[in-house]
Amino acid sequence: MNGFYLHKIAIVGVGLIGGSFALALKRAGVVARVSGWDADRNNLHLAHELQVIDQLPSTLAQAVDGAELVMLAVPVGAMESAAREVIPLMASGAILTDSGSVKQCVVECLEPLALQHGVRYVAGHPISGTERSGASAAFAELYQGKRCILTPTAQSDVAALDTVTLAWQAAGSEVVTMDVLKHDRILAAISHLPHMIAYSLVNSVSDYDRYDENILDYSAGGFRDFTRIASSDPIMWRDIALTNKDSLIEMIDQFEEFLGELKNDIQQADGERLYEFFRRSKITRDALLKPKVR
Ligand SMILES: NC(=O)C1=CN([C@@H]2O[C@H](COP(=O)(O)OP(=O)(O)OC[C@H]3O[C@@H](n4cnc5c(N)ncnc54)[C@H](O)[C@@H]3O)[C@@H](O)[C@H]2O)C=CC1
Ligand SMILES: O=C(O)C(=O)Cc1ccc(O)cc1
Repeated sequence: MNGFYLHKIAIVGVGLIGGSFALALKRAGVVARVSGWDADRNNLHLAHELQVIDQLPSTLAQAVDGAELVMLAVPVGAMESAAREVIPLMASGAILTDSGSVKQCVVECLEPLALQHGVRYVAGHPISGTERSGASAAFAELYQGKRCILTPTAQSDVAALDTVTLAWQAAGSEVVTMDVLKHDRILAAISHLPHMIAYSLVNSVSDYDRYDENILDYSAGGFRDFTRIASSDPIMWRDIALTNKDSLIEMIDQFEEFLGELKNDIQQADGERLYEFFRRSKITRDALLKPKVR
């Protein structure tokens, strides 16, 4: 692919996202060697057994040594501590990227650290994932046909941005660039709010205690479809909620307004308004599912 080739990359946090990035680049034939590191030693071993990483290093320094590109794919709340350990071990001029679901807090913390050490940092966020975690959840096709958002700043190195772009394109994604604040607001609406609602829905239904039996046994396909993402990793979502607080609170307020409107229309038995509410939503959702002609 355009002569794009990396001799060594290192993945710190070899879970679903970091592991899938490694597998995708290997499958595309654009990387010679993948090393990795994980705070969970069992997961690191598993990543090696599953050939997600080629090398099983005994130290973080060994994992990072000689890597042209290091990907931090740890929960957002662990980005800073991971970066503090990783960056001083990287060669000057090497590229650091990350996959965090929230960008402002990660960029504010990682960019100055990277600049101090002559490391070229480009923040990223693949808009693809599943509710599963760990190395065993990783698969090479995860990023195929999906988008990846990069959030460069005025300080970002243009050549490093180019390299990270090429890596995500090799993984199968369309790369778009965006300002960090815009990113966090959009993701609060389209991803973080739905996760909060799915988690809340499961808790509110499972706490329903009018009958002495587990009503989840009566759930049909709709409940499963709606709540799949509530099986996502609680640490990951705790960190996202804490670090995208303002945008998320704004979206929760807006959601409460809509739910309040719905509740009111039900209370008032206002069939016309209810019909219009559902009709408008159905049109929007159906349009979303229609394949886009580009
Ligand atoms: N799961 C998803 O669908 C998506 C997740 N993301 C973001 O990507 C990042 C990774 O998410 P996943 O791969 O889903 O999580 P994961 O739980 O599958 O993998 C994260 C790995 O990081 C390790 N880890 C935690 N702290 C560490 C540290 N300080 N040093 C080294 N390793 C450490 C964990 O042991 C775990 O194996 C998160 O920031 C998440 O917000 C982004 C897009 C989609
Ligand atoms: O499983 C799903 O449908 C997701 O929504 C996955 C996901 C989770 C977090 C992200 O930052 C991006 C994608």
